[in-house]
Amino acid sequence: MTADDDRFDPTADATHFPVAIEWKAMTDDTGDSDAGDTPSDDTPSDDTPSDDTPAAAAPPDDAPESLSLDRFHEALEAEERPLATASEVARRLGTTQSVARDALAALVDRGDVDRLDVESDPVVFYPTDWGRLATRERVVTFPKRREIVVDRPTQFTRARLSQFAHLVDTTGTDPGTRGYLYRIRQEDVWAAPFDDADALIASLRSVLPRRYDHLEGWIRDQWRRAHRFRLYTHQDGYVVLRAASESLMGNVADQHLDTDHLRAPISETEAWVNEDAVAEVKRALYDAGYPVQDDRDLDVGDPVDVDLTTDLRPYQETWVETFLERRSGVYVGPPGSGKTVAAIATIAAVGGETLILVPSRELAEQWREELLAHSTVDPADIGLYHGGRKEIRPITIATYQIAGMDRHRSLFDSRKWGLICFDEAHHVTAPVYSRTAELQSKHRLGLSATPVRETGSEEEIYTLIGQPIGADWDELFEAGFVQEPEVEIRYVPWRDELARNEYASADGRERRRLAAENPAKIEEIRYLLAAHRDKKALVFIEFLDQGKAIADALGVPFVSGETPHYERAELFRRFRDDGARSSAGRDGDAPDGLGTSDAIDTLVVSRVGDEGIDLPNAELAIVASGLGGSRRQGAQRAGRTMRPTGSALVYVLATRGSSEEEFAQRQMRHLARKGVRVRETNVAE
Ligand SMILES: Nc1ncnc2c1ncn2[C@@H]1O[C@H](COP(=O)(O)OP(=O)(O)OP(=O)(O)O)[C@@H](O)[C@H]1O
Repeated sequence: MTADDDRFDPTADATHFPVAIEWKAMTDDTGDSDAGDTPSDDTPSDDTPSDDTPAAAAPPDDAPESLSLDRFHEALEAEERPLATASEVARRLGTTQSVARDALAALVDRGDVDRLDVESDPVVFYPTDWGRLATRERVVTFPKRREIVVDRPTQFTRARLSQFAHLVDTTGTDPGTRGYLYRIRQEDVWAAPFDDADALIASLRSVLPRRYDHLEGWIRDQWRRAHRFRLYTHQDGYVVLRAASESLMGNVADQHLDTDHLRAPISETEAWVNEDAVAEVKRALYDAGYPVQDDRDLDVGDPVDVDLTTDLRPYQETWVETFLERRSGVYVGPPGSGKTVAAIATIAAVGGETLILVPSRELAEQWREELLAHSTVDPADIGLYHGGRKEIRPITIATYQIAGMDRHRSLFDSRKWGLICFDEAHHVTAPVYSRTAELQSKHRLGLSATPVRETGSEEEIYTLIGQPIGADWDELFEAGFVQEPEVEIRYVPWRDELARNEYASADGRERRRLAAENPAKIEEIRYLLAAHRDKKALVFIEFLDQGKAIADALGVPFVSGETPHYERAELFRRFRDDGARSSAGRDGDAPDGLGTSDAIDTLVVSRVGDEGIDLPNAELAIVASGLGGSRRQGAQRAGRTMRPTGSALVYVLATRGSSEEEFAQRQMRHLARKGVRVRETNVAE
């Protein structure tokens, strides 16, 4: 095994040995993969005796049941390693790989041995006790894959790693034994917050057990790439692209850019950029693997005099500082982690005219209230631009819908916006994107709890708005800033044979609807609400008929796209009201669900309720349907209860034996990767 071999290398450092985890759902950083996708040790390799070798024909006495823990220990001793693959055990015991694998599986079942399943590498096995005895953090590096697995990482290690690597997955539910998988992608290096490559490498070395020359070389190379092109404003006001060398200008820039982008060469390494094409220049070079440093003088418009009145939390301070250094970026954090407050701090720090774009009118109103609550802004300086209101002020809040309309183009030109803030940044619409040429000369701030877009345009968000700036979700949960939800998937049986048969003979969308509307779910919801009588609850649904049926059965209000805005706002207000608890609705004793008190405890909500509505006191979320939806939706629904108050619980109802089972698992895996605890329960028939 060479220093840079990609296999698990426990000999690298005596303190860094086996990782007590099994990467069931280990996958790439965006996709979902099923446990079944994980390559097993069936993967043929050169040193793996094949089952059709002569030895396979006559298995020796070491049949599966006869492999004792002692014999496994002997095999490890012979290997001089604390862990071994099935083929290594087979070789030491003189048996075939498949016999050894079965025997090891039996030991795993007995709890004597653990296994680590590492993508394309062979599964390794090691005695369970070794994992239990060791409590120290262990870091294992797979330098060629640029992956780092950390078992029981300290806060220090996680903070360091999050600067230049990307958390792909966590496993295990107990924070004390949880394993973390990080991957270093080129964009992580490009966006790493260091002054130079040496500082980045020093940070890397402080975490890894030893030096990895190949990995360090690759990081330096990536770092160099991200510092080869620079945009700046010439003293005469025009924009210049400067390449680090003549050949880069000749080979890279000239190949990827044309006269629409570059007006004329200024020197062998500099060119005059068409200001309308700045966004395209940045995109083209980014795609070519050369992200551009943007050091242009930015417009800030008229000064806006606003002070923050709330003390930022340390991680929020870091977000804002990083943003001010980079002048663009997306705050990525779980719902309720304080992105809006950090954005208000950013508005105050930039001190220029600000345009805030939001997905809905409700959010526009909410933003206004948050601005007033957390800053000294003069109410007269806040304009709302949506529906019938067209106020343009030093701080203007507009919806994406309006901002994307041609006839409202002037919104972008009407003031010299210094800062454009994209709330729920994954919502940025194509027409708004097409205006990015104008937006490129501004500070650009995105906010997102779920940067994953099903369309895969995550890249687009980051290129056009800016690189992600974010905290490790686990850190936020652990520090107590955001309540960690307990997510439980509850598999609900069909109510009767009839329902099951109907599902079996339906197809397409009808099938999905039947699974979603499984009537047995209503009883389950009733049960869950009764079990958590003291909690404010949101019940999410996808199909309107189901929403109505549940709302009727429970006697609670239903908020859907059909609910008029004023009524919606009023219901949300009453849900937020923490005054006297209404007992109405849950037991069906008040048909309108509103009872005599003004407060509401339970709301059934369709997609309109999914996003960004601030219901900080929601303590219980029941996702009754919507499981064909996106991962983003899953995260947002869980997110509604990830608030700093109350104990948050999320129940996801999936009809057993339907495609919902799979969807539920997929969505929840996404959350699990973010460090959220997930549990599964079968509801009795
Ligand atoms: N520094 C802070 N000090 C005190 N409270 C804070 C701070 N930052 C945020 N909060 C409070 O935490 C709650 C959530 O904050 P905020 O609305 O900024 O989160 P968010 O990440 O924008 O949520 P969402 O993604 O749902 O929009 C709010 O009630 C807010 O007032």
